[in-house]
Amino acid sequence: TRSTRPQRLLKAVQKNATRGDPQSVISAIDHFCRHSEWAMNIGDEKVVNELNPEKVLELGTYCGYSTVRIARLLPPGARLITLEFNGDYAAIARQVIAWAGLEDKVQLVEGASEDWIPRMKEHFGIETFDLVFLDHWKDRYLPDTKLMEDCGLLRKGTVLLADNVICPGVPDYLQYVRNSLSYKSCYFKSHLEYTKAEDGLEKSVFLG
Ligand SMILES: O=C(NC/C=C/[C@H]1O[C@@H](n2cnc3c(NCCO)ncnc32)[C@H](O)[C@@H]1O)c1cc(-c2ccc(F)cc2)cc(O)c1O
Ligand SMILES: [Mg+2]
Repeated sequence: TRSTRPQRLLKAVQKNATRGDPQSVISAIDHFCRHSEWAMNIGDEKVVNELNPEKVLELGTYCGYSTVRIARLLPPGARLITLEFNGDYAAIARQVIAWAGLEDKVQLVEGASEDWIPRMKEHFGIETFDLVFLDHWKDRYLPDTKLMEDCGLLRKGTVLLADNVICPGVPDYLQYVRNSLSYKSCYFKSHLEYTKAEDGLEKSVFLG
């Protein structure tokens, strides 16, 4: 049977990127998405870099592109937990993360965000996160944010970074973080990955 897009993306990484070099993995995926097949990776334009997080949570790994983008910048000792409930995607992402040489900084958990958010404390010993990157099903941003609040995983200053707030769009989440007194929210205008369509990131700081 025909290979899947994630499998072809992984092949492009193994063919064109240097083992242990995260930037070459990112460039290989960007090249694949620009010149071979578009894929829903956050892309090389939507970037927010002034954060220096120690504990990062990513919702929706897909092929691990944003995982590599974030993890390559983490200082020693910092760690990123990424949740992916599709076993095929998780298998591809593990290999992309390994190719980048970032296994020591990244913990990929195969499972659904709503099942694992309540277990962060007892299973990973995580009290609160410094940064949460939301990039999974768009109708799950809001329920998972409320779940993280209820589980006490957000502290004063925790940053929520949400992809695709324009395209495909997450209207209920945007309305919540922009009107809630518990968040200070701002929009980073950009483009949908590898296209000219408008998209952007919403950065929301939890005020406690
Ligand atoms: O749909 C988009 N992303 C979804 C990502 C899903 C990934 O996350 C995984 N996932 C989903 N829910 C959960 C979950 N928990 C919730 C369910 O239990 N727990 C764990 N993992 C989860 C999936 O298995 C996938 O790996 C998107 C689209 C466009 C787009 C724009 C314009 C177009 F024309 C076309 C497409 C651009 C983008 O940047 C996009 O991110
Ligand atoms: Mg996205």
